[in-house]
Amino acid sequence: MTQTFDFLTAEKEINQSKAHFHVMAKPIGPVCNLKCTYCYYLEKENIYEDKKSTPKHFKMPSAILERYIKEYISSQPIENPVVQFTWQGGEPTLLGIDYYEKAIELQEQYSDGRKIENTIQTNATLIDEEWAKFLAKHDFLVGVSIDGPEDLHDCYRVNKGEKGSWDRIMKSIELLKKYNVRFNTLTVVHSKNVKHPLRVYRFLKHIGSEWHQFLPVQDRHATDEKALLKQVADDYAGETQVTEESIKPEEWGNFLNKIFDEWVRQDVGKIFVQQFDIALEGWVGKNPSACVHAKTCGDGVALEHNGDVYTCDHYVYPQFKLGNIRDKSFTEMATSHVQRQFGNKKQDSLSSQCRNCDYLQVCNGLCPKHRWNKTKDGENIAYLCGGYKAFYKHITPYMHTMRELLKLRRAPAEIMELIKLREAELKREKKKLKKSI
Ligand SMILES: C[S@@+](CC[C@H](N)C(=O)[O-])C[C@H]1O[C@@H](n2cnc3c(N)ncnc32)[C@H](O)[C@@H]1O
Ligand code: SF4
Ligand code: SF4
Ligand code: SF4
Repeated sequence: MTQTFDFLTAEKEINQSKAHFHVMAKPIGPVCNLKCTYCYYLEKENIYEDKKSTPKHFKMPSAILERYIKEYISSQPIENPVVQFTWQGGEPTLLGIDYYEKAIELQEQYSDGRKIENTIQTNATLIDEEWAKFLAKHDFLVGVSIDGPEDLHDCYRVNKGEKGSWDRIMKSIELLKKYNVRFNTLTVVHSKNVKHPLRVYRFLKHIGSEWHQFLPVQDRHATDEKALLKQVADDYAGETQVTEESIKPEEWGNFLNKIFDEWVRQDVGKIFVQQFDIALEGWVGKNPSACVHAKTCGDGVALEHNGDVYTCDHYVYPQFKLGNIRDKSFTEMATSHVQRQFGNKKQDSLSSQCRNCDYLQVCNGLCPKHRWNKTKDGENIAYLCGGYKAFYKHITPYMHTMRELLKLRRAPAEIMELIKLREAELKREKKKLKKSI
């Protein structure tokens, strides 16, 4: 019997060997025009000691750029209709518009009929009319880093002369709006703005951000002056101290709760707060889509300027390097045993406190990098655990209601009306009670 080649099965197998993973590219490495006091990435220059004194040497060469674009597109499964490129750093806009024009040409050349989308994460200090027109023309989604009103932003987001960056960013936001560029905001929650949740939230709404992402500072620095990288990963055995900009767990819980209370009464369906969206995903039984709350890690690698690939943007350490795209394919690195082990470690190393926690399905034990606190049994647990627990406890009744609405195929935004009715009813009952006394 002659055997015919089964193209359909073969294609399926080829696709199955392609992993769903994402790349965060650093086309200018850790180089930046700002010097935010809390920045976890600036010191990565120390890994590339030979280039440190010459920032332009951190520019991703065109051969690496081309290899990245070509291979990343071809590594994505066919059933992914859109291939998503994320440009980050350091400060990716330092490379200028021409660099990204070239990247777009290459994306078109290798797209193979796929839709390409670009996201750029920026401190927004260099956006001018030309940039805004370019970003609009190519429909970039722009992530703007802004920590709130001027005083709460400029305390840490400063340039090399210690001058605040807020004024310049506000001009950029106006330009993005003028040219209808899609943007969202990334707000670092640090020891100063954490005390002003509503000022921060209302400010973000006021500047027109409809998609808010809050990033809590929770960092430990090695006390050893000679450490190559001061901000340490969980495998560091030396002495450390929590940084001055880091927040306390109870402050994080309070920050989220205060914003949630306003959001759930006024803004559901209008403003997307990543923390709240993800919590709802967990409550309806989905695997949360943000890695910190997902069951496992390992789906997003970081690509440095010279082609080095690391397990994750938060694990850019020499011991977590998977290889270089000049020698290995992305698929090979992303599906390697080392990367799978890294990804599974998140679940495998959960403390028994997490395993028995009522919120495990929503929280999943948080990022392994931040599990440096000890439970009473001596197991490692996330530094911000207490804050998240307070938050999950606070939002439980609301999440249950939104889950029920979704089950009934109704919009979660209807919760706002339900709360209004309930609060009016409570007010009436209180009045009645007062009269009867
Ligand atoms: C390293 S920056 C690179 C992109 C660009 N330079 C910017 O600031 O948007 C990426 C994001 O990480 C945030 N970030 C920096 N240091 C942080 C820290 N220690 N904890 C939490 N987020 C931090 C930044 O504010 C920014 O939103
Ligand atoms: S702008 Fe971004 S990369 Fe630059 S110092 Fe600030 S957080 Fe770090
Ligand atoms: S290590 Fe942390 S940041 Fe990286 S994928 Fe895991 S949870 Fe996300
Ligand atoms: S809330 Fe705390 S105990 Fe519960 S899963 Fe998250 S980190 Fe673990």
